[in-house]
Amino acid sequence: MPARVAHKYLDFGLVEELPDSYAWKALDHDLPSEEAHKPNSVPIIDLDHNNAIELIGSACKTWGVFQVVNHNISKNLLDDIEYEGRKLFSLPMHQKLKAARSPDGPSGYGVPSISSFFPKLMWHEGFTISGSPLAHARQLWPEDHTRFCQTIQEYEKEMNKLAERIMWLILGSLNINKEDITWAGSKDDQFQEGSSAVLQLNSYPACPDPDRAMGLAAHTDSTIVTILHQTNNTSGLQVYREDYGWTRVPPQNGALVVNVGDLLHILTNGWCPSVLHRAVVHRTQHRLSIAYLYGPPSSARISPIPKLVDKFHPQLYRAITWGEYLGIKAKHFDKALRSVLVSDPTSESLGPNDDNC
Ligand SMILES: O=C(O)CCC(=O)C(=O)O
Ligand SMILES: [Fe+2]
Repeated sequence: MPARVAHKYLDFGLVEELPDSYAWKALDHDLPSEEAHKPNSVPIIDLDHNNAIELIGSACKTWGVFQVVNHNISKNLLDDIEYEGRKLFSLPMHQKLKAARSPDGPSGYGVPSISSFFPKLMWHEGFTISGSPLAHARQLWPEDHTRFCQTIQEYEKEMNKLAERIMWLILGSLNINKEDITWAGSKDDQFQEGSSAVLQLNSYPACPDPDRAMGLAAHTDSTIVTILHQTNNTSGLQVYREDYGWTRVPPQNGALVVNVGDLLHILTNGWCPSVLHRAVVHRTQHRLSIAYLYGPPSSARISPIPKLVDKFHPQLYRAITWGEYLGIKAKHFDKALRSVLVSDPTSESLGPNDDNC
């Protein structure tokens, strides 16, 4: 049966052969071999460990990514969010499209927002939740959306606590505490609104030609940290390290992945690299991942923490809000961080009117 393309949406379940528009060239050259024995792999950190702060600090500086166990997110909640995600993506395409993300809108069903930077399409469908999920949930399930909304709300509440805890563990490893960041101290009236976040449900359907398809192309997250739940122990996430190349992040029962995002990189004046990562797909398994994208209050201006700036470590980045950074990322993508450098000799081509990226 021919694939049905509704607007730019592919009904993946109807496709028997990888369409040319989804075939990425020479992707397999980059894939790490299963047998490759790396001297090290992405650290798994027990949050109850006495040395959790040091272990996290070291993982952030060397990898920009780690997994956490003993994180206090219940298995029930992880199972519930997976159930709701699968329920959503298994709806018929015409139903999912009722909640389609509008071209510049922050929420809804659609293709990855980074798609416009790549010549080929990704084997991926996503659902983004920014603010209340109610309006879209009503469109998807006019009769019964209560459980979906309650699960999202509960998951966001628990993830918010965990993300904040992890952020302070990371900053604690650099001797940074609440007095050092105005927007993070709850005493400051100006930032009463608290941190902001987006929940991203990622679906990677089974793919007839996984070696030539790309689930989600290489990117860094525009967050402070991202907490990723790789559901059902299905692998797919790969991270890049200069000295190792691409490395798998094997799902570990009950563990959650933490990515350092670009804003933490800015905040730590470059100490913690934001991790480049991507997702690959499977021939028979439908993979679902859930990313909690954690950022600062929307009015907070993020800049390198003064304690991390001295004459040997000059301030690398200028102050910027999360919204401003997202705008820059949407325009410059992988050159976004470079374009907020305080002084960058190569940034001429990234002037405000440059639309090349
Ligand atoms: O599905 C994955 O493993 C990665 C998802 C991701 O990178 C994202 O949602 O930003
Ligand atoms: Fe990501």
